Amino acid sequence: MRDKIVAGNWKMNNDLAQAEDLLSKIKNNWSGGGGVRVIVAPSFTNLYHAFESLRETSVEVAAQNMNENESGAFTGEVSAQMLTSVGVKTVILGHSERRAIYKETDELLAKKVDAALKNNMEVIFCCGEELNDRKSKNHFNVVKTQLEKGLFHIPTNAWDKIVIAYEPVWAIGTGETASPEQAQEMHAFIRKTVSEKSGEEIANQVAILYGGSVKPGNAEEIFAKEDVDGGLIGGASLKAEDFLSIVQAI
Ligand SMILES: O=C[C@H](O)COP(=O)(O)O
Repeated sequence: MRDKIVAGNWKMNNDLAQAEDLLSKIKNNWSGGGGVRVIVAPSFTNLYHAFESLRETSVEVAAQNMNENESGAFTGEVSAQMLTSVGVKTVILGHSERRAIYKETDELLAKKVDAALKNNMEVIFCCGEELNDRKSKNHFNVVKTQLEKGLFHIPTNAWDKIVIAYEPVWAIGTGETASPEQAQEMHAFIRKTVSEKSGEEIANQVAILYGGSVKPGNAEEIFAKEDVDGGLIGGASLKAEDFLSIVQAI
């Protein structure tokens, strides 16, 4: 039985007061259960507060990024050890905004994955094609390469720390969602690719989340697909009501 996961990626939104408000609404309106893992990923400045605020709940806290080094002269960066020291056990790596805006390469992401695993952290590894890739029918190749270069070097026994998030770039923050069939098609492809690399048992266990304009109105039909194990939610995770409605949809 695979994990069902709904993770809210707040991106660069919410100052402390706004974060407090959102966290308390989530806390007061989600009692856990249903076999769903609920995760919030605030900005670095709100991580410690989020961990403390959610301590008595089943809601988990993730970081949106981290540096691949242990410590040192890397101005503005945050290490895995720093994250774990404030209670963070999960990190999102390879988000398309990190790849596109901050030029994070597959090779760099492989190092970040290693650093996270070394610190016993779980990784939500993002992959996904741009619109041109899909139009030129190159989307499967793009996703396969991202996985091969960024993730597939890990040892077999590390797979229980991996969640994959498929996020077609053309569907992020655009209001345009991949159809449930498009999501299922790619998720099945990802699972097959993992199976070829690391075996069927691992492929059947790894949770694959969909991200890209998931809203309360479309979550249920996307989550109903066989290989979709939940969602990585951006915009809709900033309103507790919408986020929890998406959680309910699973
Ligand atoms: O990490 C989340 C994704 O980028 C999806 O964002 P979105 O739900 O605002 O499209």
